[in-house]
This record gives sequence, C-alpha cells and structure tokens, in this order.
Amino acid sequence: MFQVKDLSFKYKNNENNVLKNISFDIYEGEIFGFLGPSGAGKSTTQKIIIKILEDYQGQIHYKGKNLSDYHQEFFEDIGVSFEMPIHFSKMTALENIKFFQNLYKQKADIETLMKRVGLWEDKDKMVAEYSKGMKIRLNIVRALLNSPNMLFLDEPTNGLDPSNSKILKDLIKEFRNSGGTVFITSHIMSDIDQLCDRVAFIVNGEIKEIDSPRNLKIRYGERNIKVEYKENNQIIEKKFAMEKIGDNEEFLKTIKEKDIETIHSGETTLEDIFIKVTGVTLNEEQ
Ligand SMILES: Nc1ncnc2c1ncn2[C@@H]1O[C@H](COP(=O)(O)OP(=O)(O)OP(=O)(O)O)[C@@H](O)[C@H]1O
Repeated sequence: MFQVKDLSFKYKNNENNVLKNISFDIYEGEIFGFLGPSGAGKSTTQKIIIKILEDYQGQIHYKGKNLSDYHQEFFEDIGVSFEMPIHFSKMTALENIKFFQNLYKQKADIETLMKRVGLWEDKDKMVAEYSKGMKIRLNIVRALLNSPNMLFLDEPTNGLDPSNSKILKDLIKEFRNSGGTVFITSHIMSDIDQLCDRVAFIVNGEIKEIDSPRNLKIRYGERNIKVEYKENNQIIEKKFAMEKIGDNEEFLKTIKEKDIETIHSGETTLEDIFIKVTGVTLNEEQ
C-alpha cells in the first residue's frame, strides 16, 4: 500500500533532521503499528504520509504511484482519526457526521456505522454533551464515513473504558478483515499486541525494528521458567532457562523438594520489547 524509502525530514525552525533516512513498507490488508517514545517522530511520519507535511526528502509511493502526484483522490481513499477529536460542539453528532460526509464523493452508511459504535441512540445530542469516550467513538465514525481503503489512527483506544475499547478494536479488525489497511500509533502495548500484524519501532528519528509481534517475542524472548516457593515464611523466586530444562538439576531439585507456590513460563511482552528497543519505559513516557 505504502512504500517509504530513505525518508528524511527537518522542520524549518530546527537545526537537525527529526526523521533520519527511514524506510518501511505497509502491506495491503495489514494493521501496521508505529511505536516509539514521545518525540521519536511518529506524528511527523504520519503527517508526511497523509500529505499534511511536504518538503521531505526520500521517496513515498502509495499504491505504486508517487505520493506527490496524488491530489484530492488521495483524501477520498483514506480515513484519519487523530488523538484529539475535533467536532462542532454546538451541532448534534449526526449533523457533524453529515457535514463531514458531504465533503466526500464516496459515502458509507452513517446509521450502520453509528449503531456499530453504540452512538445511534445519542445521534441527536449536541456534541458538547458527549463524554470523552463518545467523542472518540464519533471520531472513528468520521474516519470511516467515506468508506476508505486505508485508515490512519492515532491512539484510537486512549481514554476508552474496556468495553468501548473492545468495540473499537473489533471495528478495526473488521476493517482489516474486509481488505482495509491500517496505520496505527498507540502507547497501549496490549492493544497493539492484539491488533497489529506488524510493528515498527522508531527511536530518535530512526527505525530500529520492524517485525510481527510474534517474531519479536521469539527474538527478544528470554524463554525461561519462573518458580516461586516458600521457605522460612518467605516467597523465593527463581528463574531457569527453558532450554534443556529436563536436564537442569537445580530446577528438578527445586520442584521436587520445595514448597512450590507458582510456576510460569516466561513470555516476553511487547512492553518488555518496547523497553529493550527504545531504552524508555512506558511509565517515563506518560
Ligand atoms: N511543528 C514543529 N516544529 C518544530 N519541531 C517539531 C514540530 N513538531 C514536532 N517537532 C519536533 O520533532 C520531533 C518529533 O516529533 P513528533 O511529534 O513527530 O514525535 P512523536 O513520536 O509523535 O511524539 P508523541 O508520542 O509525543 O506524539 C520532536 O523533537 C519534536 O519536538
């Protein structure tokens, strides 16, 4: 869908490039996660590939054609949902959606979309009366109202409770399963893990890793077994390498002789990988 090659970018008032020769592809029909610490260059990249920022160096192709050769037809083909929802607060939700839909040639069915995100019953409420979660869901409806082929989502589940977050994630997966392509940024690693086919990590304007969450876990995984046992009224934790565990005398002795509380195999999470690749913890981030 997208081919980005040797992309560099510098803001006019900055001395150095904020993007330094980055290359990546987004395949048709995948959910591609773009992750990295604050200030790494995620928004800048997103703004360039949706044609908000120009004057970049490098080549970007969308569906095989140079991005700079696209005009209005590009915006007809994509849907965008930024982190901060912007709506006309003195208009109803439905009026807002109709207003924005009129800007496009291709139109999705508004009722189906609003029902899908649980907003149809509140369609005649002023947006000013909407909660934050309702505004975020309305924002997704806006991103989909022209039946786009490609969706750009910036922190789509941020600020949503678990049930609304699930509605949104299911919607994103349905979009992908029906052939759509998604570019997504998020700080919520469990959501990224559930949603993304592949992820890229960007640090300081450079791409450090691109792979599927599964492959990253295999590559960065520690593959160990954690055993907790009780001794002298204390809980002791020990880790053993998974490899040749059946020959590991200390492990065998421990499970034979100790008062075992728990045994877990060590699954590396995407959050652990984020920390390893970027050197930044997500708490520092927020
Ligand atoms: N309009 C601008 N003018 C000058 N510098 C900018 C501008 N916007 C962003 N920057 C700088 O470019 C770098 C990359 O910023 P960018 O917003 O792309 O990061 P990000 O990864 O999206 O961060 P966050 O997760 O906080 O949104 C930062 O150093 C930032 O200060």
